[in-house]
Amino acid sequence: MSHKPLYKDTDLVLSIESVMKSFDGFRAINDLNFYLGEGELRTIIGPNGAGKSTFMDLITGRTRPDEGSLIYHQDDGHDMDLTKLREYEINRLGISRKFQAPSVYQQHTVYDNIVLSLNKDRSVLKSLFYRVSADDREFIDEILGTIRLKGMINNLAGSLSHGQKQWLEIGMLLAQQPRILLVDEPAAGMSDEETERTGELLLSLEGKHSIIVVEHDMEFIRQIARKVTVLHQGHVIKEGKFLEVANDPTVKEVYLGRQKHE
Ligand SMILES: Nc1ncnc2c1ncn2[C@@H]1O[C@H](COP(=O)(O)OP(=O)(O)OP(=O)(O)O)[C@@H](O)[C@H]1O
Repeated sequence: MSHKPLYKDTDLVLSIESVMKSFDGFRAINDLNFYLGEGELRTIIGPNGAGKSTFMDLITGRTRPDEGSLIYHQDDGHDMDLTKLREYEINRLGISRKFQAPSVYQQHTVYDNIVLSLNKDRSVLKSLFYRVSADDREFIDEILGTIRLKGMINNLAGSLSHGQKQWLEIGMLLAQQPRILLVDEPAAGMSDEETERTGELLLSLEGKHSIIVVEHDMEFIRQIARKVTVLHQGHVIKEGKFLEVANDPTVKEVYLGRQKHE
């Protein structure tokens, strides 16, 4: 981390400006500008190929931009240029991502899955012998309450339903105390009831973490929507409240209209 951090007084956690990214000459991200506020719950929508995954990849350092800046405003007031950092360094700064498919330790209990994810500086193997402190226990209990799996702490993760595995994985990310949480299509493959509970879970995190949710399910978006960002051809074409966005003619044309035809 060779560059000198700048001090900035801002309520933002992320400022993304003029970002470009091409793959073999194809412009996946085109002059992207995006700002995320502290504690904000933001939903991102857009048709297939709009650049949503690439956008998340750029934030986590999985993909590097060709041009533009991605600045993370740390809570101590210092700014970090994410384009200069590796994936694990970005993760250590407090930016965590949950991919679409659940990834839990199937052979371990719900409780142990959370313990194994605690933000301690040690390998997974070592943490199997980790002695859980009273503070840890309180924190784990709080997480289990948030993800509503308190009654299942001794169940093996492998035996959980798809929805429960997704919630457990969110709990595992919460155990790392992220400042920014990126969530890829959390409602995919869920029943209506599970989808609604997932929405409630994400809403309960608002204010405690800054959250970006990428989702296709419009009913789910409607449930959790605060500010909605619409991506199209790698560019933000609209931002606003759910109804503003859903009633916007351009959005209808590029997104909702297209979905209807499909
Ligand atoms: N590694 C890559 N190599 C080549 N092209 C890529 C690569 N990653 C993404 N693309 C292209 O960039 C465009 C944006 O893809 P991206 O996956 O970010 O869109 P998306 O909005 O997440 O789509 P979906 O909703 O279908 O998941 C697509 O046309 C895709 O084919």
